[in-house]
Amino acid sequence: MAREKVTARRILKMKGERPIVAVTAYDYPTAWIAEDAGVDVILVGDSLGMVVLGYPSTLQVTLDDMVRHTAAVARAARSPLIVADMPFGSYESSVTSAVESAIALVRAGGEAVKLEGGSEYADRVKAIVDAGIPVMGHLGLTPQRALRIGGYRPRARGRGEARELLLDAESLVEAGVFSIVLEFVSEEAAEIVTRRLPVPTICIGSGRRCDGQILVFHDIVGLSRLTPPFAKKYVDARRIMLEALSRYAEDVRAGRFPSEEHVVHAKEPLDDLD
Ligand SMILES: Nc1nc(=O)c2c([nH]1)NC[C@@H]1CN(c3ccc(C(=O)N[C@@H](CCC(=O)O)C(=O)O)cc3)CN21
Ligand SMILES: CC(C)C(=O)C(=O)O
Ligand SMILES: [Mg+2]
Repeated sequence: MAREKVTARRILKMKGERPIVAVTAYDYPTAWIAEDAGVDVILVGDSLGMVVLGYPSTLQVTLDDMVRHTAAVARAARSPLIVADMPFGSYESSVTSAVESAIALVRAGGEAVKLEGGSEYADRVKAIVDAGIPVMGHLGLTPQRALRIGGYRPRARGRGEARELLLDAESLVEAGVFSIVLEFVSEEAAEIVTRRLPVPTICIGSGRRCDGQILVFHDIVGLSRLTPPFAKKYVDARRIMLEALSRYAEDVRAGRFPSEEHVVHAKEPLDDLD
């Protein structure tokens, strides 16, 4: 289906217009499916480290990993906005490192970048935006900070963290983000941030009062090993794939595969070579 190209400006304008649909994708086939499903945004998330590379957290993911996966997604997806996560270590040390990393992701095919953190990284956000690259913010549960904030627990359930969330969100807007991901924060805090901000909130595990939703592709289809409590599994693709692979193995062992339809025959007699 031919759809109109989604830009960062278009996402910004969707606030209050219609809900934004976002999903992660890490490779060519999953981006192709996301495109055909008509999603607005594909995030090449650093969750790929855990979901498709088997790492224990997102901290092991490198900029090279993100460049490679962003390029694969960009080759498949035409209409959705392609956002690339800035991995751990690619923006913390300096504003310059942040701009250089964002440029590498755009060269790979990203059309916007996302980075985790609030007012402490507002200078990075502003510099990347000044370089001409749209930036998506990411607040609440920030997995790259899991070591410091104590694991993958929900955030902003109390007044203190809710106020901090709002201040961080406002500082990101000031720095120029076109949208903000709110991960695993209370529905009440997410609603307040959503009402107070001029840019859309895209939520994961943060309730119903946001301008959009995002989930990890493999959680939706039942292909991830560690699934957060807030994800919804729409199909058990692991079961379907396991069944298919088991049948394949049985067929090979029983001599049922390949059969005549999967075979190519010689075009002249070869018996004399025998
Ligand atoms: N497959 C997948 N989906 C995701 O949404 C996702 C990832 N991986 N990896 C990166 C982060 C990590 N996320 C997660 C992962 C686990 C919980 C979770 O199980 N929370 C439990 C217990 C947490 C704990 O004790 O550490 C909870 O009830 O809060 C939450 C968010 C969300 N992100
Ligand atoms: C969960 C989303 C927002 C993310 O950052 C990722 O997939 O890496
Ligand atoms: Mg991420």
